Amino acid sequence: MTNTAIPTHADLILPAPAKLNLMLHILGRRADGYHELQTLFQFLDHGDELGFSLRQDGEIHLHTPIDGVPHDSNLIVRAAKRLQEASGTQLGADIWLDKRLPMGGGIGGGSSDAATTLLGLDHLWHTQLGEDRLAELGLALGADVPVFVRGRAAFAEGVGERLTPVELEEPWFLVAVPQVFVSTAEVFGSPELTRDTPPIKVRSLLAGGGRNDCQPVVEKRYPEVRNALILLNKFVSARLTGTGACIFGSFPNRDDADKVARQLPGTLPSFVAQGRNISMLHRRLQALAKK
Ligand SMILES: C[C@](O)(CO)[C@H](O)COP(=O)(O)OP(=O)(O)OC[C@H]1O[C@@H](n2ccc(N)nc2=O)[C@H](O)[C@@H]1O
Ligand SMILES: Nc1ncnc2c1ncn2[C@@H]1O[C@H](COP(=O)(O)OP(=O)(O)OP(=O)(O)O)[C@@H](O)[C@H]1O
Repeated sequence: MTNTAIPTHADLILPAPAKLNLMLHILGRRADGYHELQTLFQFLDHGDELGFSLRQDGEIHLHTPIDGVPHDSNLIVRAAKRLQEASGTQLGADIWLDKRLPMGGGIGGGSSDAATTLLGLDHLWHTQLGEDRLAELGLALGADVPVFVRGRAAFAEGVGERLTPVELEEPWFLVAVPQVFVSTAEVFGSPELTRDTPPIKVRSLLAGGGRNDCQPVVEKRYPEVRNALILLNKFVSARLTGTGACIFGSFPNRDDADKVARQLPGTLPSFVAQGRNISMLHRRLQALAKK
C-alpha cells in the first residue's frame, strides 16, 4: 500500500495492530471506579502504522495531528514522554502516524499506537527498559496498553493488566464499523451495566464460552450499533468488541468473510482481517532483532 503519512526516510516504521475482545465479562467495580473484568484479547493483522526518526535535541514532534486531539494529549506523545522520563534519555524523536483504525471503535487504536511508540522508541533510543517496565509505563496510559506491549493473545483479568497468554485458533474476522463514537467512560459509568458476572476459568473460555457484558448497554444507547448487529447477525453470529462501536463475526477463511462484507450496505463500512496470536508489531521487532 502506498503511504502518504510516513516519509520513506523515517529511521523505523512499525505497525500498531488492532485487537478484538472475543469476550468481555464485568465482575465488579473497584473503589477507584475502574472495573474488574475478564476478557480474551486477540490481535488482528490490520492496524495503524507509525514512523520514527531520531532527534538529538530531546524534542518530541508528532507531525500528523489527529483532529480533535491536542498534540500533547495524543497517546503517542504521552508514551514518548513517559519513556523519556523513565529512562532519562536526552534523545527525542520525529513521529508520523498513518491512522487507519477508527477511533472509539473498541479495537484499541490509541492504546496500540502508545504501545508501538514505547517499543519503537525503546529500540531507537537503546533504552532497554525491558518488557515488564514498558508494560507498567503502558498501564499508566490506558488499561489496554499492556497487552499490546506484550504482543501475545491473552486472557486478561484485573482491570485488564493481569495477562495469561493463550493459543487460540486464528480465524478470519469481518469487523463492521458503525459510524458512531462510543465513549468507554460512558459505558462503564452506566447504571444499567451489569457488574456481577461470576469469574470463569480460562479453560471454559477456550471452549468458546463467554459474551460481552457491555453489549446490552451499548445496544440500548447507540441505535447505530444495534442496527449493525441486527444486520450482521443475518450472516454470522456477531458480537461487540470492547465497549464498541465495532462489531465482528468470525469465518474459517478470507473468502467467506469477503463475501459477507460485499453484502453489507455502504453506510456500514467494514474490513476483513485475520486473528493473530502474536502481534504484527512483535513479529516485525523479532525480524529486526535477527538483522
Ligand atoms: C473495554 C476495554 O477496551 C477492554 O479491552 C478496556 O478495558 C478499556 O481500555 P482503555 O480504552 O485503555 O481504557 P482507559 O483509557 O484505561 O479507560 C477509559 C475509561 O474506561 C473506564 N474503565 C476502563 C477500564 C476498566 N477496566 N474499567 C473502567 O471502568 C474508566 O471509566 C476509564 O476512565
Ligand atoms: N493516537 C491516538 N489514536 C487514537 N485515539 C487517541 C490517540 N491519542 C489519544 N486518543 C484519544 O483516545 C480516544 C480513544 O481512542 P481509541 O481509538 O483508542 O478508542 P478505542 O478503540 O475505543 O479504544 P479501546 O478499545 O482501548 O477502548 C480518542 O477519542 C482520542 O480522543
